[in-house]
Amino acid sequence: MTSFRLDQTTVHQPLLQEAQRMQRPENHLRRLIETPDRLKRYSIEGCGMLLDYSRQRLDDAARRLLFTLEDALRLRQRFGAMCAGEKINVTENRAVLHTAARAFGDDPIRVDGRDVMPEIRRVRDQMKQFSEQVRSGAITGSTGKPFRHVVVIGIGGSYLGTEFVSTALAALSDRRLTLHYLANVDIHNFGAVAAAIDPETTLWVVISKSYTTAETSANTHQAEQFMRDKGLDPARHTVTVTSKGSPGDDPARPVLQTFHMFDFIGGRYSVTSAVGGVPLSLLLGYDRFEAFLLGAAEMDRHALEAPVAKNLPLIAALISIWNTSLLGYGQQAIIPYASPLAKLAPHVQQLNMESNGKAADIQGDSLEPPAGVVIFGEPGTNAQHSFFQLAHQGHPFPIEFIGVRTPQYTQYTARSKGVTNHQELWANLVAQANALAAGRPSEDRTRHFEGNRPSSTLVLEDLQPINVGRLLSFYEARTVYEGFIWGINSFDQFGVELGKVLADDLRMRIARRNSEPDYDFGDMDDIGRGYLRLLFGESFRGRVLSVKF
Ligand SMILES: O=P(O)(O)OC[C@H]1O[C@](O)(CO)[C@@H](O)[C@@H]1O
Repeated sequence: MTSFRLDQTTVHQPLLQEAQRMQRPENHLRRLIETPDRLKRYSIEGCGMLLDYSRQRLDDAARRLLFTLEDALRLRQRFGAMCAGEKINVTENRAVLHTAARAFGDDPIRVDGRDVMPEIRRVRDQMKQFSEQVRSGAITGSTGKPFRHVVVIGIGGSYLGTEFVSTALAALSDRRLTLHYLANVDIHNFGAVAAAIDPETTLWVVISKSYTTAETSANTHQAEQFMRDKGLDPARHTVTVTSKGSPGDDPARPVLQTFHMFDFIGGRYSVTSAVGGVPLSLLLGYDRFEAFLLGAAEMDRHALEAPVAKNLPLIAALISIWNTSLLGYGQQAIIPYASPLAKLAPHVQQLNMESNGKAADIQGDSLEPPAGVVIFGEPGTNAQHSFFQLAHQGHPFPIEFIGVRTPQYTQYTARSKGVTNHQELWANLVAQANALAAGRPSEDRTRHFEGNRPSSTLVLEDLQPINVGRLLSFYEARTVYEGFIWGINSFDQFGVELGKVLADDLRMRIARRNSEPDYDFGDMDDIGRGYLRLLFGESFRGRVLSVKF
């Protein structure tokens, strides 16, 4: 019987038994990594990347059973349906077509019978033309000066993916334009940006699918006031990236240009759409953005076509489910031994946790335990000097290491202790995964290393756009496959609504106090009242505080 969720397949109970079997001492990773050809048999190359999962708590029997989930849950078939435009986001009645944003073939991709590719190609052409005109100085600000700064105003998926990619590819920028991010509504964020830019040569890119997000609206108003105070015309310094017909696509609110994003691409999957395309083509030139798209497209094809035993994102998803739902780890870390990938974990936090942090399956039935896993991460070797004490001796969590074989900045090469900095980095990358797996027993409990702590290592050749595109699509596909296995809808996000509704009520009360100084929040709940009184300089008990906040 085919099913749509892990715990309803006939494989689930046998997998739980395999997980129990892997707890036995003879199956400690220290033993597993000593089996013949372990690295060769538990690693796979594809799409210009190497996935080494030799330090995962799997032996041949457990792996064989885990891989049967692909067929039992029709995983690649469902991935193909997604790429073909099937409306798999059932709660919002939408297709999920982030893969179409980087499709370059002539094949139509239809939603409700209409081919979406012409519109996608039109936006790509618009980005190419606009970025060339800005970078060449053909388009200038309202005082005739060419743009030198770009400020992205956006939050969540409207900037996190772009920040990951712009940080990864920063070395390729010709420094013609400097990219800044204004995401948080915190005025400190705006103040830092205002101090870093020259208003006359600054282009503001307002990115919001809905154009109703409170933080982005507040920051946009702040920026427009800032420009007017400088005698600049906001219409000559602003572009918008938004859904067709949203408030940001209103001819009555003139801007330099508007770039459309589509309802079938969710924010956390949108970096290959105009959300990433506008800032990245301005920063790097359109050709490099296109190379990034081609890398993502190649990994999309691999994720769909490669058989499970050779499918990097599908194997990574199966391992993630094995670690989370069968071995019971509640967290995962992404540790890239490459500083340019410093913003990968923050992007994957939204991508994966906003997609899969769900307690209901795709049919609306309860999922117990809920799906999803806590994801965090920092670059190595920094993480070794931050939280690796816990990684080695505290509560265990699986790690996904990332290595880059050929670094940027090779012009700076010195040797210390006989090795270059990059070789030193690699020595630590390899050592950490080995230490976590093998451990080192000791009679002295303070110096005892239990080991048996699983990790995978993903190796990229370099940080050229094509490989960053492949990496982006790898994590998107891994997230999608995990959601398919849990049987959830990875493409809605109702969990973010309640906080926004409560904030709406508080915002209304603060606005009332701003216009009615005598309003004392007396009609509020005790805790809310205490905080709003504190905000206005009163103690919890209504006395005016000596220290003003
Ligand atoms: O692009 P918008 O509509 O401003 O939304 C920004 C972000 O807010 C969310 O809707 C909720 O966090 C994200 O999914 C989205 O990326």
